[in-house]
Amino acid sequence: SIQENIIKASHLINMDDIVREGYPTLREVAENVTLPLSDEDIRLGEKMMEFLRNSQDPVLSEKMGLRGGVGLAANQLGILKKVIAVLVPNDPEVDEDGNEIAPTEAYKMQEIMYNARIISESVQEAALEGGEGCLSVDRDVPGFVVRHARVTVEYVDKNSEKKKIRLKGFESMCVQHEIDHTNGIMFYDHINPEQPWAVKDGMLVIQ
Ligand SMILES: Cc1nc(NNC(=O)[C@H](CC2CCCC2)CN(O)CO)c(F)c(N2CCN3CCOC[C@@H]3C2)n1
Ligand code: NI
Repeated sequence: SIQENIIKASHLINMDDIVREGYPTLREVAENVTLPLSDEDIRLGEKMMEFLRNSQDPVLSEKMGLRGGVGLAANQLGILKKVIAVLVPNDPEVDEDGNEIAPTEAYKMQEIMYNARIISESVQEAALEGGEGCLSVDRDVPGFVVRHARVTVEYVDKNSEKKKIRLKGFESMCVQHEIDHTNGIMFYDHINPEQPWAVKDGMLVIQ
């Protein structure tokens, strides 16, 4: 099966494993994974997180021909399981002479989320300033991807522990993009077709 191949110790997820627009699983709703998590599902999450790390490494991403990613959903691997990985780096700090210094914490968010679902959401909306892209979409689709500014997400972590977190800002956008994938929703479904860059009343624009 696809998952058996992907979780092989020697396999590194690369762009050939990521399905593109038109592939059925991008428009299907994934199943919750069974609890307690199976070894296979834990390994799947770890492989997805490894892909994100590699995609953010200047040397490895170039070597492996990876597009940069801060999130990934199992639907994008052709696997209809509610498994997502999110890896949001901290911005490097800059010293008084303007030299970059590595942040104390490398990542602002690093989480493999099983069966993630939004249990509450702000009325206020938000969008990333430059719009969004998707590793499964080989074209630019310009426009504000209008999402909830803040969400409360319930999920199970890799230790099979139930978690509930509140998210805002960039992480909120990222997790919503991934949860959308597990429900067959693509980022451009949230772009206003008539006025893609319209700023709706009260909408936050996130840098
Ligand atoms: C914003 C951004 N989107 C990138 N790509 N798109 C993705 O991640 C898609 C998911 C994101 C699209 C918008 C919200 C979630 C993947 N999606 O399809 C999964 O469903 C980036 F790669 C990226 N960064 C900033 C941080 N940088 C650190 C160093 O390495 C390069 C990396 C580039 N920021
Ligand atoms: Ni995507």
